[in-house]
Amino acid sequence: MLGAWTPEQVRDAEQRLFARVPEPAVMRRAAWGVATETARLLRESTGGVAGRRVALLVGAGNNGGDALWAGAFLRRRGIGVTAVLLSPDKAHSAGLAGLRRAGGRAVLADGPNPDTSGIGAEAADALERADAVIDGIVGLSARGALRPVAAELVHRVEAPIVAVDLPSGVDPVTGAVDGPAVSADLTVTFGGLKPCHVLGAGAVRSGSVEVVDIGLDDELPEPELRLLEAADVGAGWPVPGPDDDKYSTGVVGVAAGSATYPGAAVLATGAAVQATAGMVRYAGPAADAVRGRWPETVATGSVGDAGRVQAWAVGPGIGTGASGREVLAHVLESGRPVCADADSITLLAADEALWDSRDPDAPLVLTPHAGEFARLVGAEPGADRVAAAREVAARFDVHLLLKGNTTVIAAPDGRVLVNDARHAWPATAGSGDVLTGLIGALLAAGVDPLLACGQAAHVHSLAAEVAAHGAKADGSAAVSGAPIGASALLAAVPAAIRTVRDSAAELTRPGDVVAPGR
Ligand SMILES: NC(=O)C1=CN([C@@H]2O[C@H](COP(=O)(O)OP(=O)(O)OC[C@H]3O[C@@H](n4cnc5c(N)ncnc54)[C@H](OP(=O)(O)O)[C@@H]3O)[C@@H](O)[C@H]2O)[C@@H](O)CC1
Ligand SMILES: [K+]
Repeated sequence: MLGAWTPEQVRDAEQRLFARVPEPAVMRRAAWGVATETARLLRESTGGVAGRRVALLVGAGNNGGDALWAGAFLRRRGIGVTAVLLSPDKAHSAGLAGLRRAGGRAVLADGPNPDTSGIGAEAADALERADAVIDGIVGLSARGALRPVAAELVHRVEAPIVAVDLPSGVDPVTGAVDGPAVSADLTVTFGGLKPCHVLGAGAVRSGSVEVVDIGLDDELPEPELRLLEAADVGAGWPVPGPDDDKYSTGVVGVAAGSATYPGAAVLATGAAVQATAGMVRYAGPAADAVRGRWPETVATGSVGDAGRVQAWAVGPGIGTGASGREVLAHVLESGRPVCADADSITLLAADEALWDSRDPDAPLVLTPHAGEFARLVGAEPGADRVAAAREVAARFDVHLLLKGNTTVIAAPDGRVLVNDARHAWPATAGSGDVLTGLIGALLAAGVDPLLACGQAAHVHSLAAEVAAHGAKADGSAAVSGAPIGASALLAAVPAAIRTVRDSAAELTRPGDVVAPGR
């Protein structure tokens, strides 16, 4: 499992580290990492290192200091380095001296001979000729979008960009972008990921992210966010053991769909059928359609007749009228873990008394998109989706899975898991019904609700990716994806589960431990 730490957590840890290791030594270690990764990128993109040109965009703080020191190290490898200074009076003086000693040069961003956009001729020339650009404009102390001169410089860059710590212009805490910002090919960060590397626009603009060890590990507290990797998801996925039967692996109840709209029922039930080996009971007016598509399901007409289940998945397509309310109330009273989606959320938002039906000891998962979230609490989540999800999870004592390109999952005790899909293939009608079925099945199998949501979100986005990429007409693997419907996503769920389970198995193969470098 990966972690991500806030700037505040990193700064506190940094102060503890400085008690043992002098600050300049830490900065040089960070800069060494930036230089190493930049040289690697140059080798990959140009076929060599010596004789190439690198431009540094240098802001007012230590982020610029890192860039200047990285430039000094690159200069010693035979690379031509020009620093473009955005705030010459505040540029990191030791870094600047180090660059000059190594034979690098520094020019002003806005002169001499500025063009109509205010960019100096030397700065413009350095950017035009660069084989790679290092973004040291701003790091952990960033506030808001890029300022005009920085924005104009970044706009002109055509070479690959290596961001120091984070892409400038991205909010370090939320990953939000509300104006010009760097889009990096590679981000080199220090000690651990920051939230902006995994949330929203920041995740996309970070490009690939390399974490450089600067000795901070021992000083970092519990991370603000956690991310499940494929191997974590695979390791915890419930599969039947030798002593299991259809009951012991969890019986999930699905209350979804209507006679007029059976699709939600078929999708949610199908997801539950494919997620685990346990039994799936369907309860609702779409029983015939469900039986027809998933004959292994035990289908009945109402939740009252459903029989015993270990967890419920409820909501998609049940409607927001009296019958939907009755279904939801029954499920909430059952004392079983519940994943409530779609119409369930609308019902809960509109009717405070429904909350009273809930068994307070049974975990409740809500899976709103931004609109349903607004219905629930009166306002959309805003830029800080982690804070919003955490607050609502605590307020309602629920596990809240906030849908979006980055899925944020908050437990009532404040723990947060993030699933950064980095693609939007699941954004299709009916896709949420599949997610609900997956979560319900994992809850029935006894998986902790936070983990169940994280596992389901991961497999759901992977299944969408698998389905979208499929194969080309000639049967070969496709690099580009094609739009998919929820049925295709659902059909790819077993492949996604096999993939994450293989990731877990690879990690535990004894040969991997004793064969370094493989
Ligand atoms: N933590 C660690 O372990 C280590 C950290 N290290 C490094 O230190 C970095 C943090 O450095 P830092 O604190 O000096 O601030 P930093 O981010 O460079 O900002 C500087 C100034 O920029 C300005 N500014 C603000 N917003 C802006 C905007 N949108 N667009 C343009 N400018 C903007 C604002 O100044 P102002 O112009 O407002 O006076 C602000 O004060 C960190 O990211 C990492 O790279 C490593 O060296 C080693 C170990
Ligand atoms: K930066």
